[in-house]
Amino acid sequence: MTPRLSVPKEKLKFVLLEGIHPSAVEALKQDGYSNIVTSPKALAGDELRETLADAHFLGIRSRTFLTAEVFAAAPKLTAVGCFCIGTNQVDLDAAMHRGIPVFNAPFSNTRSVAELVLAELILLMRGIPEKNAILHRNGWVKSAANSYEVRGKTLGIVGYGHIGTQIGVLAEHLGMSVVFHDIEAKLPLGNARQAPNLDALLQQADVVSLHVPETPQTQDMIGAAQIARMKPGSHLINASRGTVVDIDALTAALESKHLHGAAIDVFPVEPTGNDAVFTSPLTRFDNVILTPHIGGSTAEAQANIGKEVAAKLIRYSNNGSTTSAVNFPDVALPEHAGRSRLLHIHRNVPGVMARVNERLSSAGINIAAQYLRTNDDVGYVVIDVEDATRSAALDALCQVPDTIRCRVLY
Ligand SMILES: NC(=O)c1ccc[n+]([C@@H]2O[C@H](COP(=O)([O-])OP(=O)(O)OC[C@H]3O[C@@H](n4cnc5c(N)ncnc54)[C@H](O)[C@@H]3O)[C@@H](O)[C@H]2O)c1
Ligand SMILES: O=C(O)[C@H](O)COP(=O)(O)O
Repeated sequence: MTPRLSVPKEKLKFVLLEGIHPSAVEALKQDGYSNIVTSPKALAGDELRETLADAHFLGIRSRTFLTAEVFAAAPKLTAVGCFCIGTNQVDLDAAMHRGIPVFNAPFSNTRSVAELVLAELILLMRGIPEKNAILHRNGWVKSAANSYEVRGKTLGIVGYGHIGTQIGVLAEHLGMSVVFHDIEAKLPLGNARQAPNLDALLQQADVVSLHVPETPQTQDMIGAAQIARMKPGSHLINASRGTVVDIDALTAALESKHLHGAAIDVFPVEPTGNDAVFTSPLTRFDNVILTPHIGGSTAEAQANIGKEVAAKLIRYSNNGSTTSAVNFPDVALPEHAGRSRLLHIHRNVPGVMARVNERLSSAGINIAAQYLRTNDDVGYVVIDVEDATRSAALDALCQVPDTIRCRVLY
């Protein structure tokens, strides 16, 4: 049976996991949403399925994995907000086929990551992580060996997007020379140069910093062969995704001293909460800065992300707009004051729109406005009708073959 999801605002249940900033709850409450459940942790397995059994909206960060099975157990789920940049933790295709748009915050924490990386590259080039560790063990090694200024050195940026470009600009202000590698042709900012390929970048950089998304192509992108091409004594920074670096290859390169140091913020497997245990072969190296995936975890970034993604969920819930959804036809809608708005998500097969209009017409319903966007698989049509015909219109729409979801906005 076609899910018919029409629920008054105060009954819509929002679940916000992974310690999403209170600014999200504030925004939701201000808009009249009161059924909000929060948790500081990521959830998985039965716990996640039980929590989602009656949830309409879900907010997550990078550690809650939403698979096709999870969506199958969440019949009322209407939209997902990733309160972060990465959406690799969500099966976007499965969400789309269930009529669930997924939103994220594509910019809000990028400056925070850029600042952390800048700090790390200076600390690594000066050998500070080892020196710090020695003093914490009551030792004292005052030496200029393996300690360098960053001025005049080369920074290699892999993935020249929102974060990579900011780091490039900041590093040039420190007097560094910037080279980048990206699968797209990119406008170089400042004096940065696009390397002809990844190998060319690895061979010339004193510090390599990774800023690519998690995709099948970036899986183990930096393995033994790539590390071998890096300059002896160079450094690696990864604040992108844990799957991008082969940790065993990095461990071997640190053991052989081919690399002088590394700063790693993300790991192939990360603990689900602050009470869990972290293990990694990298913990034994003094010359490795390890941070618990906090590249984007600043007060400023989290507060902004909370507001930004909550606003996207509120807009979709109140008005039906899917603007900036990462997996869905993009429909930007005007207000619908004085009318009722129906949302109809369907499989994008021939004849659906004809049947939608036929059914409404034979039920005697006048269409005041209609907006349609499709992608290869899914169509999203929004129809405004007079308030008096709302219920009949919903009945007619929900019976159209190939409907995935239909609902009326309150
Ligand atoms: N550590 C953290 O807390 C933290 C915070 C924010 C983002 N991130 C991670 O950083 C990643 C990058 O963020 P962003 O905002 O710069 O994203 P972005 O989309 O703006 O930039 C990513 C760049 O990588 C390029 N790219 C994609 N595949 C590539 C490949 N195979 N080889 C080379 N280049 C490739 C893209 O063309 C793009 O220019 C995010 O996807 C996220 O996973 C981590
Ligand atoms: O994708 C992101 O924005 C970062 O990896 C941050 O993830 P987090 O919200 O889990 O810290």
